[in-house]
Amino acid sequence: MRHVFSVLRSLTVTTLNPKIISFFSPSASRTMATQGRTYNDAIDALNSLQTPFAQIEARRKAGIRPDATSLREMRGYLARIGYSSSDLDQLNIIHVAGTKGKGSTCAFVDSILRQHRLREKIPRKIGLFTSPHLIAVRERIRIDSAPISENLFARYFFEVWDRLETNSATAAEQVEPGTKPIYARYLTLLSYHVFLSEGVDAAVYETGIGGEFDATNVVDRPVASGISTLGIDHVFVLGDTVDKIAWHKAGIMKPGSPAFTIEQVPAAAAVLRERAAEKGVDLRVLEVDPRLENVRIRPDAVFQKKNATLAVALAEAALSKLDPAFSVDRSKPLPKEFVDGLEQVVWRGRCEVKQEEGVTWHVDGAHTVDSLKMAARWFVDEAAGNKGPKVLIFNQQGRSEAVDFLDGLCNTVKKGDPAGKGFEHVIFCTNVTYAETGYKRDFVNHQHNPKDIQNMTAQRVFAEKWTALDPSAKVHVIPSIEEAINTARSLAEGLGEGQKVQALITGSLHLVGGALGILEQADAL
Ligand SMILES: Nc1ncnc2c1ncn2[C@@H]1O[C@H](COP(=O)(O)OP(=O)(O)OP(=O)(O)O)[C@@H](O)[C@H]1O
Ligand SMILES: [Mg+2]
Ligand SMILES: [Mg+2]
Repeated sequence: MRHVFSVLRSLTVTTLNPKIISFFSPSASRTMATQGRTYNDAIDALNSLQTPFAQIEARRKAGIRPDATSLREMRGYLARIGYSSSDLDQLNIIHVAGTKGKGSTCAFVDSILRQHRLREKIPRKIGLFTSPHLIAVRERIRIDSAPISENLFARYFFEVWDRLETNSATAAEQVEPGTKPIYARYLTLLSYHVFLSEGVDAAVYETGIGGEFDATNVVDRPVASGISTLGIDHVFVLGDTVDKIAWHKAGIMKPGSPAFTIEQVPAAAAVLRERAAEKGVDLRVLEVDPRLENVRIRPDAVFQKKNATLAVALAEAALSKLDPAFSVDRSKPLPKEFVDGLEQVVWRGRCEVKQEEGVTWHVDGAHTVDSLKMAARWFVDEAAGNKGPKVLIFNQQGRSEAVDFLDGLCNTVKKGDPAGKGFEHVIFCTNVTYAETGYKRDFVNHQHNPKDIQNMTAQRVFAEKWTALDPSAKVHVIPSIEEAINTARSLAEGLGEGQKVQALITGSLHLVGGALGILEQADAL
């Protein structure tokens, strides 16, 4: 491939700072700090539960996919820390699966419930469990919309840790004594412990991957289930067609609980219908809610109105159960707390615009083919009328199919420009946060091949692809998020009066979280 790069006139490659190489060494970063009990110790201990890259590869090669074992294991761990599935009923869980829009839908539901609570004191406490995190791990577990504090996180984290180590196994358990669940499952387990200990009485849960075998699927009696937009993602785990993927997501529907979805592609819709019929679940397929017409949903895009539609239905189902004074009347406008909840929601890193001298940053964590097209369209609309050069900062790590994300991104931006001009500069960086110090602790990731990051392998493939898609673009390959941002900033030098760089940062939430931390010079939390 080297010869290809030697002919790429406009390609710039910056080399990786040798100082950060130690961050990629498993032995350096996988130190367990269970003696200490601080938040940082908790994050180190949590990071030790990540499945290492080599193991993921081995499983992939052997074709091992998640199955019902993962749920038996979760129930075992739940028992080990002192709870049964029926204890989770106290949480009145609103469960959301989907390929895209899960987090946004959950944030809408949380925000509506929060407004209702402010007025009516019901629910008493609201839990929100989402993934992945943007800035810090503790963001995944929120109470009354705020990430739990570092102290609370550390305290509950080690309570779970100790219970797993010391509590004796019961005969019914499917887990080996002394073992611990992997990263995402541990966080799910922790969320149950936090919410039950803190007296949460309504909890919104986003699934991690899929639904049927997801760690969050130990709930038997959710208040309601919602399935957001289905598409293609996590192909290895869930299957390579939308009907196979829909089968997994449909696994969160439970007999006795209402289920909702929005309009889906036909193959997905058919599977959802079949699975609902099998389970005897009343699945309602929602058109965009006409009551949203005068509600300022941001961004003002169909996909977001679908998320909001789903959220309204889920919040209505939850409040109908929790608040005896609440009733739904679809012939009337939405109640004020619903409108306020939808309009005031904060869901960072999604369609966010930040201004600084010389650069307008457009930040969106899209990371599938479809959602990247949405993000590109949103960027085009936002940047319309601004004369400055368009710049893309993109990262994806560890997914070979990510190279196919680029076509839609490139073409959507070109098509959206009256002169057919695409991005002038395209910067591909790794997911390493800082040039000098490497990863922020909350972003340490053992699941990628360290060599690929060191050699910027994926970034070089992206660069090659982009040069083929748009030979006029200047393509840069850069080792860290920080340096990518500085490169975009440097492009503002010497711009004409009134011009600003129009930058789009997208491709992964990891990139977006790191970028927001850098742009705000502190934890954006
Ligand atoms: N309904 C949707 N259809 C398509 N794209 C969407 C939809 N909702 C959100 N997006 C896009 O996907 C990005 C991620 O949104 P969100 O966090 O809600 O999704 P998610 O399902 O939680 O994703 P993840 O797989 O990262 O957990 C958004 O920034 C937006 O660009
Ligand atoms: Mg996902
Ligand atoms: Mg999410």
